Amino acid sequence: MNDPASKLIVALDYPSPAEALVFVDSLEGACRWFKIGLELYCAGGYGLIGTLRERGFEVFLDLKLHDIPNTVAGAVRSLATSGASLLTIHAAGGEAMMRAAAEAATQPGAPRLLAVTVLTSMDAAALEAIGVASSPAEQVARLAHLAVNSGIDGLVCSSAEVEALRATLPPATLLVTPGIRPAGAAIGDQRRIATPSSAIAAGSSMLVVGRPITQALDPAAAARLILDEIAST
Ligand SMILES: O=c1ccn([C@@H]2O[C@H](COP(=O)(O)O)[C@@H](O)[C@H]2O)c(=O)[nH]1
Repeated sequence: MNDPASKLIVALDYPSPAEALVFVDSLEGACRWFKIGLELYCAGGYGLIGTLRERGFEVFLDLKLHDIPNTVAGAVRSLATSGASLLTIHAAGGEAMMRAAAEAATQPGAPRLLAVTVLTSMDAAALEAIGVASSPAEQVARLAHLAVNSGIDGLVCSSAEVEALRATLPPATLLVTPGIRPAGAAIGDQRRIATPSSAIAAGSSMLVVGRPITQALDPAAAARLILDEIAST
């Protein structure tokens, strides 16, 4: 994966498929991977998966499934023919849920599964408020090993945890990092952030970038700057 475009996933956090497609066209083919998250999926985004695939793009379906094992396995089976290449579940759903999801994802064409560890919008105080006394790094490591041992292909975590995970997880584990902010970009609701170059240097497999591109005055130029930063790291 030496092509920088294979390492950048642009988050399509838009209220309708039509608006998302206008934005995709504005990137002038600079990016290859797009993420459909909850906002767009709930606004009719399922059909957009096929549209993006027909245009030659790869789709990361970020639904963060989190329910009892039987329900999550059913959802994974329902999404197996969606055309998405990656799909998220929540590692906090536990081992039985992740094993059931991994088993459901063995059917042909199913997306690879990523387990979300600790949301990049959460810091130590936010974890403590939900009863988790561990630091984000400790909690990410705990959930990451549980996920990989449950047969999950990869993880969503912040760049800050990547180096430690790379030292202990199988090398093929996909480490996908949101919370990416180019130098000077607005942080917004993210808490565990990194620049594109530091995330790549730490060992991230793929970076997820939303607002620094979607809210830019010139989204294509913003995407190209990030791709250049990835390429030169
Ligand atoms: O821990 C996580 C998991 C998922 N996300 C998603 O990534 C993008 C980030 O968007 P920005 O605008 O670059 O902040 C967004 O779609 C989140 O749902 C995450 O940020 N952190």
